[in-house]
Amino acid sequence: MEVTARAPGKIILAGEHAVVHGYTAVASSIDLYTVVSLRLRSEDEDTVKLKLNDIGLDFSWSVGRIKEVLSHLGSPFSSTPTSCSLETIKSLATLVDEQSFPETKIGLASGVYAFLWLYTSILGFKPATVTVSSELPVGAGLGSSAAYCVSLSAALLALSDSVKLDVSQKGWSTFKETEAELVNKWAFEGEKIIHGRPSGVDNSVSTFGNVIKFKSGVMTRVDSNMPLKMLITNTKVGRDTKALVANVSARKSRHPDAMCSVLNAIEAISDEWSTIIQSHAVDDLYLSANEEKLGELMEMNQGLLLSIGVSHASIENVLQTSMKYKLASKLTGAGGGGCVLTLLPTHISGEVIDKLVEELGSFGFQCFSAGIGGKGVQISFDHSS
Ligand SMILES: Nc1ncnc2c1ncn2[C@@H]1O[C@H](COP(=O)(O)OP(=O)(O)OP(=O)(O)O)[C@@H](O)[C@H]1O
Ligand SMILES: C[C@@](O)(CCO)CC(=O)[O-]
Ligand SMILES: [Mg+2]
Repeated sequence: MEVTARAPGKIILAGEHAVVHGYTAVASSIDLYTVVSLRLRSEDEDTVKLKLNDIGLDFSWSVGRIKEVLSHLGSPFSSTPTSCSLETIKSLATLVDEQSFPETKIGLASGVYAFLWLYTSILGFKPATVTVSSELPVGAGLGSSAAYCVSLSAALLALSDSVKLDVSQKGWSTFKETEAELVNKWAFEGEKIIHGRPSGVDNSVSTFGNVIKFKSGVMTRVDSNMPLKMLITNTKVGRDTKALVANVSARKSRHPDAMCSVLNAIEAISDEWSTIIQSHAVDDLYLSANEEKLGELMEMNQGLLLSIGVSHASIENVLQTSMKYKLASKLTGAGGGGCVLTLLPTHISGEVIDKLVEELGSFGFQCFSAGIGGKGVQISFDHSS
């Protein structure tokens, strides 16, 4: 039996970083997915194989070796989501080091630790082959780590005893609410290994889809009534969410009062975002006025993100370029490079978008659009294998 799970990436419309410190963020899923396929092998095959297609790395461990390395910690197998201790991470690092992890890709190792933790905790020591591939750029602000953890958790839980699914269903199906919550909680444990201190917004929007508001670990669904179109520009400048989040925390401990004011201002922006997108446009004039307001909110949010130290020259370049076309932009996700959102008002001409894309392309940036909103994590069973 083989199961495939897919989980969407996301854009943060307002409130990244502030959300780590208990302030509100608004995020939406996008229609770009990370796909995990999981096939259990027969017991005599005795290996766990992990193929990470996007980063070009393959791993293969014997089940015996995994047991040996983890045995002094007791069985990690757990039917309830549990955090990975520092001591366990050290043992997982031994398993990864034994596979001669390339030095140039060492920043990606935490994703493999997260896999090993979720795998051994949810499925125990069953031999299997797991393949991961994604439509999302890895490490660029579109929630690749969350989509990775959500799709992994979903595939593993689908073949575990913790959830009972109707395996006879054909095509993609969604989880029931309580099962989706379990997927989300396990994915959060994976995100902790990759991010250090995730707020939980990314794994929640990837699990549940659509537009959400998130504050202090609590998700509220937002009923968006506005047609939203964003141009996404990948500056291709590499960054690491864990380091950026840690830098903001350090700045907050150096300037607690100033940072508190900035984070409060970001929260006000998130709240206004959610009010505006929930309102019903009575006519075109009303829609344009709301689009203008959202553009201004994006500019203010970006200014505040600059003030907390997470912008980058490449991001500022995208902002200035889009401003020439009177379009508002902000970074999305952790910043420091990665992706920038530009709001495309309903009545913008295709010619203007083409010119902007061409100009951004001349700097080596890559532009694309993605559908905003849509379903969260889904699974599909293949009965032929
Ligand atoms: N498709 C994938 N294959 C393997 N590892 C992945 C994949 N997607 C994400 N990862 C893991 O997630 C890490 C990137 O996570 P990071 O949080 O830094 O970026 P992001 O999630 O894309 O951006 P943001 O958190 O700002 O939305 C990688 O270093 C890797 O460990
Ligand atoms: C930077 C951050 O706020 C969003 C990353 O997409 C981190 C988090 O919320 O976990
Ligand atoms: Mg991430």
